[in-house]
Amino acid sequence: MANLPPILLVGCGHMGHAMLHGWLKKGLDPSVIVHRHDLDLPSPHQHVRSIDEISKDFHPKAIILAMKPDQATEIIPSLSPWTKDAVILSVLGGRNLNWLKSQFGDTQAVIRVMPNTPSELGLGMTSVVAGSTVTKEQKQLTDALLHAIGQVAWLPTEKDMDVATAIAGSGPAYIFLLAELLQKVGEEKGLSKDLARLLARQTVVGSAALLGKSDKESEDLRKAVATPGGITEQAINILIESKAWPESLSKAIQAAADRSKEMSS
Ligand SMILES: NC(=O)C1=CN([C@@H]2O[C@H](COP(=O)(O)OP(=O)(O)OC[C@H]3O[C@@H](n4cnc5c(N)ncnc54)[C@H](OP(=O)(O)O)[C@@H]3O)[C@@H](O)[C@H]2O)C=CC1
Ligand SMILES: O=C(O)[C@@H]1CCC=N1
Repeated sequence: MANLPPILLVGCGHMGHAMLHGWLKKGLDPSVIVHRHDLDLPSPHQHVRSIDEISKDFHPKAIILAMKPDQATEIIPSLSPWTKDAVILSVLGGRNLNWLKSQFGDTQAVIRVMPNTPSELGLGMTSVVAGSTVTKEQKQLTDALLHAIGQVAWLPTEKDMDVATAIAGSGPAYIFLLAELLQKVGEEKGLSKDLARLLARQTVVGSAALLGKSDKESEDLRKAVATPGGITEQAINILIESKAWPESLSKAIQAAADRSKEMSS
């Protein structure tokens, strides 16, 4: 299989590192990673600590912005030597296409991408929306890069990005919180820490793997556990009450989506 195209990755924190890890596993043409800290990077890829150290002879096909949103304004102007033939993939939460245009200029090809951290295992979920100057080839290249780290959803409209971010970009945090809370309750109910941790984690891991492999709807998988009149049903009846999970999850997603929108304006 052909390698993925050469990239310039700027910022290699939680999200940048997760994507890089996924890409390295698939095979990447010689790329440059800008990271201010130590980085264990296999040859022939190059790790530089500052943008000043990137060779002007390097021609990335894609430049990935993976710093914090408020760190981006300072960095973007210094990327101009490499932007001409590249598509910008912005991972920045809550920075919309208009904002990206205002930073890079009207003609620059820019794509807003919202991945999540399971990308590290090739199990990511990335929502994507492209600016008007992006070519068909650049869309294909982006699609190939993102499919290498998981599933890809091209959004019908940029307006969907706030909710997509709140569900999938932020989503792993909710699942990890569930594991955290299952462990905490187990401990509160008298299990040892180690036992509660094992039961909670492996249940989340196994359930996610089963969901990933199954053709069934998540509702059907849930019903297959909750025997009518049995044990699980008692818990589900409490959680599924409109005032419980349905309402609090809806409020939580709305709060995250509102913040994404607010950061864009
Ligand atoms: N974390 C997640 O699950 C997701 C995050 N995102 C988005 O990804 C982006 C990054 O988030 P996250 O990875 O969590 O944040 P991190 O703080 O973990 O990563 C940001 C990285 O950018 C680096 N950086 C900042 N300025 C420079 C610079 N001038 N040169 C080189 N590196 C620089 C930081 O270095 P230093 O530590 O030295 O400041 C840090 O390593 C955000 O915009 C966020 O909205 C999107 C989807 C999911
Ligand atoms: O919380 C954040 O702002 C980023 C965007 C989605 C996940 N992390």
